[in-house]
Amino acid sequence: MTVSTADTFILEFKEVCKQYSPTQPVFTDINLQVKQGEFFGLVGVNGAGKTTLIKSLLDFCAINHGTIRLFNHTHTKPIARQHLAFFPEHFAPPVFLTGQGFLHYMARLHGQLYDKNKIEKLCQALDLNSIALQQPIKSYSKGMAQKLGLAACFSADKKLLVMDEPMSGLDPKARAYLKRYLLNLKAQGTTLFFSTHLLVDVENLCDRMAILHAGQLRFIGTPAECCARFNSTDIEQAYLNAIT
Ligand SMILES: Nc1ncnc2c1ncn2[C@@H]1O[C@H](COP(=O)(O)OP(=O)(O)OP(=O)(O)O)[C@@H](O)[C@H]1O
Repeated sequence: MTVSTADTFILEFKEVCKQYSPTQPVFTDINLQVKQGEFFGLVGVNGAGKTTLIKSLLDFCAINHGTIRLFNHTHTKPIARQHLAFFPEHFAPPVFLTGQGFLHYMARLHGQLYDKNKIEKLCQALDLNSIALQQPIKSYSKGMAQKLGLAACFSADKKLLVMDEPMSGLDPKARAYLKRYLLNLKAQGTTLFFSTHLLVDVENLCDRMAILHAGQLRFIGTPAECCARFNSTDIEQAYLNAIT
């Protein structure tokens, strides 16, 4: 898919640099745009800076240079985050709550009412037994907690989803269900910006992808363009070619 200048960008990084230490930048000169309705996957080796890029976007950490805009607002303004839901890499819900208690709490944070029918449908879509919602989160497996967090994220009904490794800890059935659910959201016009280590998911889900490597965006384009550029019909081999 080509992105024309006439497209509406709802997420834009311009010349963004971030460093935690004065001598070692995590990344420099990041230029990236995501348009409305696009599914965009961010990949890179461990420590490449994917989470830092997402944290920068959400103003969880200050950037050292450049600008970031969300829905045409400077990313540091709360209004910029009005239409997005975020799913973090290390999702750790409060263990003293039940699943339902947590979802009630999240609904309140979003200024919404708890919608039992919507949550039932989400549980089915994510392969989470809704009976588990009555149980304390401390009794949940890693995958169950992940599904609960995904349910909370989706139940907010936001236009933009920002997700840091959403497939992490999911069994193959749940991963397939999640992908199916995401593709349904795509059909409804939702935009997705997510990081992942699963290149096959990028191929299955994404209009475009970026490879973050050694502090730079080494590639931005469609998965097919990535394969063509890096001389392989296999996305994994193309990725390996891109980072060597
Ligand atoms: N709060 C922090 N203070 C200092 N350095 C940090 C901090 N957070 C991350 N880093 C460093 O920034 C770099 C990028 O880390 P980041 O977590 O963004 O990578 P990642 O691509 O998300 O990795 P992974 O795939 O393992 O989740 C790493 O070298 C990491 O050690």
